[in-house]
Amino acid sequence: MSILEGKNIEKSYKDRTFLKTSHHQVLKDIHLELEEGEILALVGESGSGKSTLANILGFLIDPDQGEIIYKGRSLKRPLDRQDRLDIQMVFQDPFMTLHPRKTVGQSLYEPLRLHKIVQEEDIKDYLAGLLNQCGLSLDHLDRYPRALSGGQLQRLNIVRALSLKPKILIADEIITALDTPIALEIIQLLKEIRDREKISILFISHDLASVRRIADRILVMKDGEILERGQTQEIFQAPKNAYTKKLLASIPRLS
Ligand SMILES: Nc1ncnc2c1ncn2[C@@H]1O[C@H](COP(=O)(O)OP(=O)(O)OP(=O)(O)O)[C@@H](O)[C@H]1O
Repeated sequence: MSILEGKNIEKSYKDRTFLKTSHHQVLKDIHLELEEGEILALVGESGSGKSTLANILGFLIDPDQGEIIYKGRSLKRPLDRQDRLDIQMVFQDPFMTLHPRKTVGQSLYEPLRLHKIVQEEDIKDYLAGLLNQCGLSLDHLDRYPRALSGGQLQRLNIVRALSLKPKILIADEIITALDTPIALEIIQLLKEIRDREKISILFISHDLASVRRIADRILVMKDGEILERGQTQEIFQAPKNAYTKKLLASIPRLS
């Protein structure tokens, strides 16, 4: 059963130059379904529209047209509190969610208090459990983001998102800035989270080798369109689209 569905999604941006303003269509009639408990990868070269689509599905920006259906309900921004919590995003840049001048603990405690996810007296234990599951400890909470490595920051971002008990995690290029061994650890962590929490994950990456390790299904995007979709094995063993074949032929980063 699909938990999140995008129907007929279209998006254009205005390109302004000194002389004229034109429209650049970034997403063209996108249809997709994220199944309950699956890891769905969105792949394609830079500029194909992946982040725009991710931001629309994460309700950060509005599409020009189309519908997003979450658990059978068509949703529009601004979302209700619970829907907002249910769909969490993790970004390539950890500073999108971790404030550079606050300790990591402050950034993690605030939403838990605000949304009363757990009782005040239980927050520390609750976070300790999540940190432990993500290979971190309570000590990390006293530090400022600049004192942490890229891999630690991404783990903390994942902890922050998970602490809100989401049903869907949208991970936009979260391993792009990481060295290969760390990227592999993060991929492994996401798989464990999916298996344990049964949440659905939309994994956006231009790196097919990492996608092969993590995804159940793949959508291949180019120039704002989904050119091919299928089970991961199918896509890798018998790609149908010429563009997919070209992508597969490029050097896999995590091989
Ligand atoms: N806020 C914006 N205003 C104008 N154009 C934008 C905006 N955001 C994205 N674009 C343009 O939309 C197109 C798709 O960008 P998008 O970031 O969605 O692609 P992507 O596949 O995620 O690429 P990347 O992997 O490089 O982030 C690009 O041509 C980009 O320049």
